[in-house]
Amino acid sequence: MPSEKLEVGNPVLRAKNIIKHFPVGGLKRGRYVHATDAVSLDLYAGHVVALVGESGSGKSTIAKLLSQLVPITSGTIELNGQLINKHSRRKFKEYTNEVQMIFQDPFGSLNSIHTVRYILGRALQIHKKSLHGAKLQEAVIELLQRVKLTPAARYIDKFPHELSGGQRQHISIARALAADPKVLLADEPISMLDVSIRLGILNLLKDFRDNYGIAILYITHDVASARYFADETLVMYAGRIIERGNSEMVTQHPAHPYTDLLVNSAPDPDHFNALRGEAKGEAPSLIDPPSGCRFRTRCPFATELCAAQLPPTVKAATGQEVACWLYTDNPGAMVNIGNKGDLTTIHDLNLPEQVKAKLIQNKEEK
Ligand SMILES: Nc1ncnc2c1ncn2[C@@H]1O[C@H](COP(=O)(O)OP(=O)(O)OP(=O)(O)O)[C@@H](O)[C@H]1O
Repeated sequence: MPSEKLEVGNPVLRAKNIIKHFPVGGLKRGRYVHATDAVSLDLYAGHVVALVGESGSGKSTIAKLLSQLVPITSGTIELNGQLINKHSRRKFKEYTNEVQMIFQDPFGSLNSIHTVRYILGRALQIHKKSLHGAKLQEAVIELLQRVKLTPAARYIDKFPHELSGGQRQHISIARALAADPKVLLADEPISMLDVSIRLGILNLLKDFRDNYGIAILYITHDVASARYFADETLVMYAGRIIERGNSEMVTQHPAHPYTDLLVNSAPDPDHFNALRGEAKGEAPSLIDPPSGCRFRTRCPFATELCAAQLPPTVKAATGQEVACWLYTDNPGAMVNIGNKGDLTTIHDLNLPEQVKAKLIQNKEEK
């Protein structure tokens, strides 16, 4: 669900119901990892969408599908309104000109035997074949200036191992910009960097959003950075989007019980059980995912309905779209919770405030 700001204009990149099932142990076995199921998202010029969730929830798979590094099982991807699922090598190249990826590991993603001059010069030539000689050198210097590695002369003849992690990530970003893309897919671009330089990378990306109108997908474990950087935040759990909306609302007034746990366990989303004792167990197997809501095996408020049926996506009072039975008026979603005790106990529950308010209202009406 795009926030109000995002509804302006058409999306540059649109994914509709994309599914990726990876075969396990060979196609003949007929078993699959359900890495992403029915994920839809829109990326708009000059906006950042964050995709947050625990490890293994399917975030990187989304980036790989959108960059066409892996083929989708089903669903559609549109770039500038054009379907791009089946295409030729030439079309693929056109696509990569417009949709570039930035990877997590600036150490592994740059070839260590080449200098910055070669790495950026090569990237420029791939996308703009006519650039040679002095013009190419000028373009390399301009790229270094765009990513704030100045004076350019200090960096241009360095090898990757002579640069810090942060400087290497600046070079990776410059290489992505060489194509003059409309979309950047940034998969955990700061998680391997020293905390002191993370903000610098996010501010650099913000600059591209604001001054060049680039649409950015920002994949992260870190809810706080999503709040800082992204206009819209999507929360992924076990291959599905379970909440989406304005970043401020999602991170400050989470609607889905899973988002609530994720936000309250920051900065270590993979260990939220320790902090929020009621959500037990591990993330479910994606080979044989739970029926209905995939979070219901850990959700302290799951009812039979959550196991029987996939929850519909509905709008919470704070504006987010949330896939949770608690937000519907289906009586089956409320029965167990309603029996959990009096109003004081409801206040103590580890539930989003708006769900508590609804429970209290239900109790008072009885
Ligand atoms: N090529 C593959 N073959 C089989 N399973 C895969 C493949 N790639 C990813 N998976 C599985 O798909 C699921 C989603 O993985 P993915 O890497 O997208 O999650 P993630 O949220 O990005 O995790 P992380 O934050 O750790 O990178 C995981 O269960 C993973 O093991």
